[in-house]
Amino acid sequence: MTPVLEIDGLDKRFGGIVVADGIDLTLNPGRVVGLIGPNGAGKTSLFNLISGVFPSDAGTIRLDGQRLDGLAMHRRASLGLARTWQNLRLFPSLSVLDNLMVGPRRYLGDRFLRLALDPAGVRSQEAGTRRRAEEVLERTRLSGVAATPAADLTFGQQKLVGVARALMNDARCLLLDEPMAGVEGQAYEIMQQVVREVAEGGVAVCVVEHNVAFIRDLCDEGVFMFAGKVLARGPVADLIADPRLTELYFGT
Ligand SMILES: Nc1ncnc2c1ncn2[C@@H]1O[C@H](COP(=O)(O)OP(=O)(O)OP(=O)(O)O)[C@@H](O)[C@H]1O
Repeated sequence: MTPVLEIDGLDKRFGGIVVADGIDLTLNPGRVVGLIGPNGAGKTSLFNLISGVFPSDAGTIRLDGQRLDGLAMHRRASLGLARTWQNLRLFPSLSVLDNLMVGPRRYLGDRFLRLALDPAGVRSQEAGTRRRAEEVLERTRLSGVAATPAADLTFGQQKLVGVARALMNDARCLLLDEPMAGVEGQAYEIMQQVVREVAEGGVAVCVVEHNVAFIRDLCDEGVFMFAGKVLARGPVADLIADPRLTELYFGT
């Protein structure tokens, strides 16, 4: 299987703190990989390195064979990389639909210029974005709250909006940062179904999550990180059962 995402020898340090130490990792289409490890292991930092929040010191990141490292965040996104954030970054007073339509898109000035030069083109593009948003809301079971301000949703629904925003990008690789933290009840089930369906569509998915039950139920494989290193990769049940890893996780 040709990997969607290929990371080789990724290093990053902040002063004396090593957040990535020779990380090699591949993510394959249609597979959900759970990234686990104790607080401070470097899981979110790895997502930040992949998505371009900060640059790596060494190593390469490829998406469908194309180098991502060195590119700005929006370029990585346009090549097919999508992610969610631990703090949701929603616009609380905007409707759910508008939250999806306000993407990491063009600058306002650019829009005005294009509106002046090609008004029909801009309108047709916006109609396309709306259709896409409506389709994504259906996939994430949020159509019923499309007109509701994001602030009025339950926390679980807000988390789903975070995922829906990421899905607006026609991603080849989706990184989910703690999608289940604080999520209960129906939203929990829906989140699981949505992530599974995204993977079934051929996307390579990677999930950082402390909820081990969610990782076990959802993921095809687990990757255990500690101190910026990938220590193990394999079936989640095996990682959870490994006393060496359990000790590192719980520090017991
Ligand atoms: N921008 C930064 N500047 C300095 N140190 C940073 C920065 N980003 C992360 N770190 C440090 O890198 C280490 C790894 O943090 P990271 O958030 O990646 O861990 P994590 O495995 O995601 O933890 P958690 O499960 O608690 O979210 C921590 O010691 C953190 O303080």
